[in-house]
Amino acid sequence: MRKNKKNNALGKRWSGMSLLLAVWGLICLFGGSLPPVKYFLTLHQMVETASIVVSVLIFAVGWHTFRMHGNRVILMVSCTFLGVAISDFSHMLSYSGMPDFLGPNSPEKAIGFWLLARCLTALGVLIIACLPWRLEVSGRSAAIDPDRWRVLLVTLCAMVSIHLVLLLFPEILPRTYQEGVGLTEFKRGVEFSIIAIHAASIVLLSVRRRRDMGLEKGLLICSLLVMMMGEFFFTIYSDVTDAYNIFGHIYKIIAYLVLYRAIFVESILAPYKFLEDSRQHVEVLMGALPDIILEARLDGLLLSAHVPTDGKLFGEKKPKAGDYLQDRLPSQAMDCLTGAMRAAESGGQGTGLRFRTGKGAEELVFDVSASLLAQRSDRSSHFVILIRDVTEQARNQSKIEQMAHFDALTGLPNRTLFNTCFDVEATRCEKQRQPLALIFMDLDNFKNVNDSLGHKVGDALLVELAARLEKVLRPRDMVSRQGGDEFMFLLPEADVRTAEQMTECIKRSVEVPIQVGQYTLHVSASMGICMFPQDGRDLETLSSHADIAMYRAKQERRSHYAFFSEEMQACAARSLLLEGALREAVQWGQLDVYYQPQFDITGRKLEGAEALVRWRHPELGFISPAEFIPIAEITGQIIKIGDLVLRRATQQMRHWLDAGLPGDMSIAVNISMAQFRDTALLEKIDTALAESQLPPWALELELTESVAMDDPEQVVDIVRSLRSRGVKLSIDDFGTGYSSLSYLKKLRVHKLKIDRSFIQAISSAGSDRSIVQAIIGLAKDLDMQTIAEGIETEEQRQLLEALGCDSGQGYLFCKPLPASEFLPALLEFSTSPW
Ligand SMILES: Nc1nc2c(ncn2[C@@H]2O[C@H](COP(=O)(O)O[C@H]3[C@@H](O)[C@H](n4cnc5c(=O)[nH]c(N)nc54)O[C@@H]3COP(=O)(O)O)[C@@H](O)[C@H]2O)c(=O)[nH]1
Repeated sequence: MRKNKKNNALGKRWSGMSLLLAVWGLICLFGGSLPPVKYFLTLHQMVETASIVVSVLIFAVGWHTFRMHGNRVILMVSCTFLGVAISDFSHMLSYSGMPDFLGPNSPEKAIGFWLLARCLTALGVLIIACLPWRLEVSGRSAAIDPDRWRVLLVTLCAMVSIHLVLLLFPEILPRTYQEGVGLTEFKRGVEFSIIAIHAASIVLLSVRRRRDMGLEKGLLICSLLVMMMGEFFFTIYSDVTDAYNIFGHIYKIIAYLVLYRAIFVESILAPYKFLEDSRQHVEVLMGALPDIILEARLDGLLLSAHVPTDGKLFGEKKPKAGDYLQDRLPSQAMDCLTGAMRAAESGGQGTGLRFRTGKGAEELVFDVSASLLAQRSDRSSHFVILIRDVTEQARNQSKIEQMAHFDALTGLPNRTLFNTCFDVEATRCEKQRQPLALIFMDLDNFKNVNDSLGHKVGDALLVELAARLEKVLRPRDMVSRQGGDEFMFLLPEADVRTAEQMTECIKRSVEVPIQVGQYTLHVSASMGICMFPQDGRDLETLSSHADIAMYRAKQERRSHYAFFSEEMQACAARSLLLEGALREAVQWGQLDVYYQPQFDITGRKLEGAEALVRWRHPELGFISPAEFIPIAEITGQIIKIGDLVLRRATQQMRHWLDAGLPGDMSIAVNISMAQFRDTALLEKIDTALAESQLPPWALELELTESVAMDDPEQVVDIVRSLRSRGVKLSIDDFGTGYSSLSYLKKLRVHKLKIDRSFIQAISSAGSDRSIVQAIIGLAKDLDMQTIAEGIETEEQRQLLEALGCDSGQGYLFCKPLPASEFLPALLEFSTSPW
């Protein structure tokens, strides 16, 4: 489209030029034969007046727009054309036939001013061709204003001076015209020089790039060509009133009009074009802007509005100028906009304001900023208000905050938020002299759920549990998931009694069976409680104390919670010490294995021995397995310890068999829960038996009742594998756990080992004796052997014999001994009186 327009303009320009050239040619050929022009003076004055008007226009436009463009070249050219206008005016007034102008008029006088005007024109155009001419709108200041007055003054002074010279000393100029003869060589020479200058200007213009000039270069060249044609007529006329002269004037006025169009119409249009371009630019920009932009007054009157098509704030009906914002916006939005406008009014900028509309998922969030556009004393100051839809951003922000402060799985507050709330509540409770309790809760055997039913079931259990725990809380309480199956409760204003009551509520809520898909899960938890400030002033201390108390609760298993005490901390510290020392003991071989013989219940026949690990620390002295085995179980070191005992015991047994101890004797080795879960257990047993070349029936594995009953299906499988190898199995500490009789039958173990606690009280005819009797009866029914551990007195032995117990072990017979003392002790024992 633009290209078409340009082509059209070019076409017109070249046809105009061709026409002028053709006419010029014709005039050159036949102008001499044309008669003198009638009313020449009138015609001349009209053409000159038009030419003067164009020159004045050129001056006026350039001079007045100087403040805008600040281009001194334009200013110089403009003032040059003022000189041209003045000179042409003087030329017009000096023409023969006109009233005398400052002295008698004559062709010589008129030609003098004429040549001055033409020279100035040539100079002006040369300046344009040589110097930069950029037409750009810029915010020039009034500081350059004096420049234009200075240039104007210089121009006027120069013109006055030249006029004085031409008027007072006309002889200074060589003759230009002789009546009846025509033009002198001087005059022709000057005209040809002017033509040469124009030609030079054309060459200069042709080599300049349009971009550097910022003007219609083609039009300028056309104007110069027409000027040259016109000047040519002024070299050939013989009479000042002939056709050449008048055509020369006509070509001159055409050339001036083209020049005016080329330079100054462009310079007038340029700012408008620029403005139009800017307007279109702004329009495109606004169209692409996702923000709402309003121009409004403080009283809410809307002056203009840009609302993007998908803008949700105003709904379907877009606001328009003349609307009042309060009629179109919810009150909170209007308050926000007014606030931004007020801030802008006092400080020039109102930013950082935000409002929300709608509820829940429909909620929209907008940021508002306002700038003062025009300050008025009344309420009619204008403001530009930018309203940005930040709903998505706000949602993301709140998601990030949610993620930073809440547990992703359960939605409960996380550790970070809990810590912050603790600080607030602890400070408040301390100020108000109120107590505060912290409960640390850990689910019992949660790992089993994950391992056996999968993490999805485990996750669903945690989610359900979290929902229940929240329901138990009082308004100010908080529960947070600390990770895994650990939860922490913050109970502000809770004393010991309230904390205990809350613990009971939590316990009850946890123990209600949870249905996850086809599974009904029975969950229990262990809790440790500590009080602020007596058990610690900071969260770190309190958490670690609650953790210690929780472990105690887990170990004791009697109740599901424990309050923190100093004694627990001492225990925990010792556990920590032992944990490190035990690691070194395993590494440096500080562990030893003792053996305690097992006899038939009469004590006459040696049936076997139990391998028991012993640890004598170089500094801490003898440490009981009752103390370090639980630590080894928690830390996983029990696997290495168990492997060591198994290897040593089987090799020792081989040694004793080789030394002549009874061939049906067996060695009993304790197997802990972690060992039982060790997938390499069977392989390790095979290796131990193979390395010691011990027959499988000479090895008996002792499982505690809790291990045996922990995961019935898995235990049955392993027990079956062991039985198929010929390895014996016994259930240790029998009577302390909760054995299912049908399951016991299914297990088909070799022996039940009656727990020491029942043997200790067997002498007094109480419930313990009945329990022992019941265990012996049960074993007989299930075709199992019984062995009593911890027999310390002859009375206990006799009672057990009377009840039908098969075997026994205890200090009455022999204490656990190092391997080196075992055989000598047996020899001594066989000679003892009982
Ligand atoms: N997994 C493993 N557990 C082991 C291993 N070695 C020991 N243990 C377990 O540590 C607990 C404490 O054991 P220990 O201090 O060795 O006590 C044993 C005997 O010394 C003790 N005993 C034996 N006769 C008597 C007695 O007449 N009176 C009395 N007060 N104590 C006596 O009983 C413990 C034997 O217990 P048990 O294994 O239940 O038969 C203990 O639970 C051990 O199991 C190991 O290598 N691995």
